[in-house]
Amino acid sequence: MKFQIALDRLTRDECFEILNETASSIDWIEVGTGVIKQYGMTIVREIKEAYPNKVLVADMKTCDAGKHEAIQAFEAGADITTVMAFSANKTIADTLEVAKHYGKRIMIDLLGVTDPNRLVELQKLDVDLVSLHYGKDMQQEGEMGADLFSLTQGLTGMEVAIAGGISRDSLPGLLEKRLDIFIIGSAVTKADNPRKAASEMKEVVKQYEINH
Ligand SMILES: O=C(CO)[C@H](O)[C@H](O)COP(=O)(O)O
Repeated sequence: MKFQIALDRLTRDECFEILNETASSIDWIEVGTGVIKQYGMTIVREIKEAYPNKVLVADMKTCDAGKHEAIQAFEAGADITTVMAFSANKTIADTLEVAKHYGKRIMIDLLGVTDPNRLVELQKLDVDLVSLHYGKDMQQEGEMGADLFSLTQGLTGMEVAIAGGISRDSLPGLLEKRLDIFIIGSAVTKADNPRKAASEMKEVVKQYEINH
């Protein structure tokens, strides 16, 4: 199980401060969409240069012009770039082709997807990494529901990530869902002590893996 930190709604300096404090606890680094919109591909490049051994996810949330945006992300040093599941199949196929060329990966963001048939279609396109996503704005209306998990239940051959307001309290329940990647943002980045918050959450994952 991987712990992916999501850097959202942060300045460039704050991104580096958080990474400096949490690097030993995290597996994957996500440069959030808003951070990329603020600083462009430069910040993706800078973070990869500073943390070459971490898997770097550029949360591009691509939904069109897939080839162009995937090249942008990989040329900047991303190991994985995100593409929205509602994109045209051609967009998804193009990004997968670019990823193959670079020896990198595409994470398909399932935000807004409610039909399990879309997962079957994605599988036919050779998608092997998806993220269940309960959006930031949706979080204001309550926590993620069990229906989110039914989307990927029983699917094989795909790694599944989960994102959306995961907290120290909700993490243990999510571990039971046998997911592969836990994307955690504000519970760490907005914590009084991000180092402590990240290391506590990493420990919860570690203990779960030891005991199961
Ligand atoms: O993709 C995102 C927002 O669109 C975030 O990366 C994701 O929601 C994780 O952040 P948080 O734990 O704060 O919800």
